[in-house]
Amino acid sequence: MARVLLRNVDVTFTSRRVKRRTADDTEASQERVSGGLIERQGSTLNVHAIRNMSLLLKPGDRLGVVGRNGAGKTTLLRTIAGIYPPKRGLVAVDGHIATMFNIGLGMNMDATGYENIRLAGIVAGKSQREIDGMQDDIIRFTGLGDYLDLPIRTYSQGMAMRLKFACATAFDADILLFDEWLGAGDAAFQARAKERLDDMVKRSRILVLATHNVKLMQSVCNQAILMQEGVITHRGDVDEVIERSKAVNS
Ligand SMILES: Nc1ncnc2c1ncn2[C@@H]1O[C@H](COP(=O)(O)OP(=O)(O)OP(=O)(O)O)[C@@H](O)[C@H]1O
Repeated sequence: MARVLLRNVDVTFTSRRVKRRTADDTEASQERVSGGLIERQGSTLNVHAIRNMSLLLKPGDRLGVVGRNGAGKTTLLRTIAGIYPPKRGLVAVDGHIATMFNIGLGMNMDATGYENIRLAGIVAGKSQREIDGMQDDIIRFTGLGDYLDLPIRTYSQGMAMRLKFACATAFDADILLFDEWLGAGDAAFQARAKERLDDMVKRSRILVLATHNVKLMQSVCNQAILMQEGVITHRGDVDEVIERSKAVNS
């Protein structure tokens, strides 16, 4: 059974050897409107990106993650994916995860498009046979043709996005983690991508989608959380959470 469980999770980023600032500077930085909670300890800066977070997701949950810049949305998704280890607390995930994060992540920029398709299949735990079975579908969906013979560092952002999206949605997964995935790509691709995503969401068990695109969230998610400085301040239905976030931001 698919499940995502976070219990009292803290994720902190530490930067050392930062320059001391004047008292005036410190006051100014407290007026910032975005970013996680920041704490200065001598020459060390700690950003508390996720703080004491508890969250349980069960099959059927399609969670939208709402919050202003730096609220901790990306950090949350990457923590669920196992990319960031928690400083404290428990992260337990049952089920196979598919991610759609920023373009470079999980792709080898020096390898060709074809090689990256195979790599994506291996990372998804698929057998050679399963990868062979999916390859034509992925190739067709990307529309990249002969470009698939070139290293992906030569692709435009939109081209890399097509490949990444096609791979991320090719293999069924129990848990989908999507972070601002529809930003790149032309209008025609976005329409096809939306169709493919809907299809995949129907087959998966849990979805977590972080996006500033309200329409997308309303059409895909059945609930949402509002994050502020690394904390979930509200969980409810999508429209309600979006309204709350507007009130907080105004
Ligand atoms: N690798 C990192 N090193 C140091 N600090 C980081 C790192 N990643 C994120 N942070 C900090 O953690 C906080 C949360 O960042 P995160 O990217 O999770 O926010 P977000 O809600 O996804 O923002 P946005 O809407 O702008 O994408 C921010 O204050 C950010 O500066």
